[in-house]
Amino acid sequence: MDRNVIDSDAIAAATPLLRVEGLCKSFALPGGSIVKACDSISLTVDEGQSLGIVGESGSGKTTLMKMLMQLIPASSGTIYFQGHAIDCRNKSQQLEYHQHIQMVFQDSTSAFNPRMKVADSLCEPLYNQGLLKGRDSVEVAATYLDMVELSKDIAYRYPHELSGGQRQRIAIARALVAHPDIIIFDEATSALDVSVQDTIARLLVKLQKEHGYTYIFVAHDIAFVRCICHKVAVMHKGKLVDYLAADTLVQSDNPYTRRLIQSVYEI
Ligand SMILES: Nc1ncnc2c1ncn2[C@@H]1O[C@H](COP(=O)(O)OP(=O)(O)OP(=O)(O)O)[C@@H](O)[C@H]1O
Repeated sequence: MDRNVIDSDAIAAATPLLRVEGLCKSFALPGGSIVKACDSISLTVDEGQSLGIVGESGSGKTTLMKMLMQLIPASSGTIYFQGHAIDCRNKSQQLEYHQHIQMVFQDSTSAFNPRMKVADSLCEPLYNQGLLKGRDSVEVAATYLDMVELSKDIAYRYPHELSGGQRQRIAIARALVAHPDIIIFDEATSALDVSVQDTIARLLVKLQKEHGYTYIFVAHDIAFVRCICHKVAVMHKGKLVDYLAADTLVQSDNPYTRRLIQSVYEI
């Protein structure tokens, strides 16, 4: 994918939507040892922009995302959303925060009820909040299917009647239905073949330009992240070892970042 699909002028203009300050997570292992999965992570995610988080397996990416989604509590440190610290003990604040953030996972197959048609799966978040009646679901589904560039006929299909790329688009559409400010993609396209990955990446960039969504991409693939993101955070053994604008990534002099880059690019 061509890097110039990203509007680099937007980089300077954004204000932080999400800020993470000194976030740590330790796990106690049987036998009494401790693993520091995340160690003093500080970063910001600007509104309408994309942050890529890369690192090899076990570097702490998933743990960081789970803390951002408030699925697990941090051992220490603070997450600020729109400048306000999120208190993990405050349930109403948590509920409010969850309305702003959605996640799309790698394996969308398990994310859908196999007995539910696409229209109902798409509208599930709205049913759950009492915001939609049954007969409106096809109309709402058609709107979001159109956003992810799928035919409205797909609303009547079941998940097993879709290709992997179509299912990932439905997963994206379902995240959009909830009107989030931030969408986290956890290796959301890595199981797809390169051309489908590229098409979905372009779609996400287009949606971001049109609707101002803020994205966080968690990925092993530094080349993908460099193409689609404005900023890149590189994690290694629980630490943030590099944090820079995507278009300066190849100039990084951090030895670990260079190793990741050299595994992809010949430079
Ligand atoms: N619940 C847990 N209990 C104990 N250790 C854990 C737990 N969750 C994660 N870890 C450890 O924390 C470290 C970071 O794991 P994490 O899953 O965040 O890495 P990752 O970068 O997402 O890896 P991958 O790319 O393979 O998903 C690893 O050493 C892992 O074994």
